[in-house]
Amino acid sequence: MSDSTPSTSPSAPIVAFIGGGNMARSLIGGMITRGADPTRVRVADPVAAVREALFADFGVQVFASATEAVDQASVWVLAVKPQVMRTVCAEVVDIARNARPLAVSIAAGLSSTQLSTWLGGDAAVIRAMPNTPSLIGAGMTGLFANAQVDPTQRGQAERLLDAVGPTVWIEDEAQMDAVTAVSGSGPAYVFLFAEALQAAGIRQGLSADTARLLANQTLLGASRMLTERDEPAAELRRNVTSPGGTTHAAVETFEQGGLRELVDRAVAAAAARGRELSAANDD
Ligand SMILES: NC(=O)C1=CN([C@@H]2O[C@H](COP(=O)(O)OP(=O)(O)OC[C@H]3O[C@@H](n4cnc5c(N)ncnc54)[C@H](O)[C@@H]3O)[C@@H](O)[C@H]2O)C=CC1
Ligand SMILES: O=C(O)[C@@H]1CCC=N1
Repeated sequence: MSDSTPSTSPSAPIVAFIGGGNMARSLIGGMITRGADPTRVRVADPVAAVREALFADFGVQVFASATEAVDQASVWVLAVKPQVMRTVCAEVVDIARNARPLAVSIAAGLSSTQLSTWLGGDAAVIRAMPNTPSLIGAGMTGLFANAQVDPTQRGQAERLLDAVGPTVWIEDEAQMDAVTAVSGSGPAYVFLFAEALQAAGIRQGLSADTARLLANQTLLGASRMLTERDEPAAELRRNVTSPGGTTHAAVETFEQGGLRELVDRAVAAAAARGRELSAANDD
């Protein structure tokens, strides 16, 4: 490049989503909100209503088949259920062999070796485990790259997911099941707790609207304190808990009821399910 040539940042890659369901919608929504060009985002989904809604909400290019969507795209986001991933890869494997895209799989469980094999062997695969708060730019994503991924592709995946929240690289692929169990599935645990807290408030005589407001705003405030202040969760909890006070009575009830062990078992069950989803797809 001569000195007089203006320097330009590389244009964003064309990204094709295969599967336009809940998680893809969260990622696409986050990307578009943060300024991604919708004409460079292509989505395949067999369900017409899904396609129509994505086009109406975000203006992205929509297609009924994966083979159409991946045309020209150098980054493919595999966003279908683990149970159908192998079939979906078979639809595009011939194109993958020629186009050599970066495949970013968000599927729980499935290993980079399985995905690389299904895409013709030796494919560049990144496993990403995002979560649904990506929709509002508050996502959290764990990333693992196989040996075929080059530094440019690493950067592409990081920028794609960084648009919707922080990312963390995981070096040991086996840990992706733990990432899935903590942050991938994690929002559901918080929503379950919100449901329980709202219901408990109603049982204490509050209206449904008031219980919802109190519970939800409390979760927001507590989450912000966790993420914005450099204090351990246990310290923040102790600050609320006056000796012999109301919080103490509730926290004791949680402790005696085995909340910590229950959370431990729930997270272990999610991680084990990830391993099962992978094993179910071994030859
Ligand atoms: N929902 C979540 O919170 C998270 C989900 N994931 C992963 O994301 C993936 C998708 O999950 P969800 O979005 O929740 O499921 P979903 O069921 O909402 O979306 C899957 C979409 O794939 C479409 N589909 C099925 N066959 C297809 C084909 N041949 N070509 C193109 N599209 C096809 C379906 O019509 C559906 O819209 C899963 O592998 C899951 O493990 C990962 C992180 C979080
Ligand atoms: O429930 C699931 O299998 C997916 C993966 C993480 C969140 N949802």
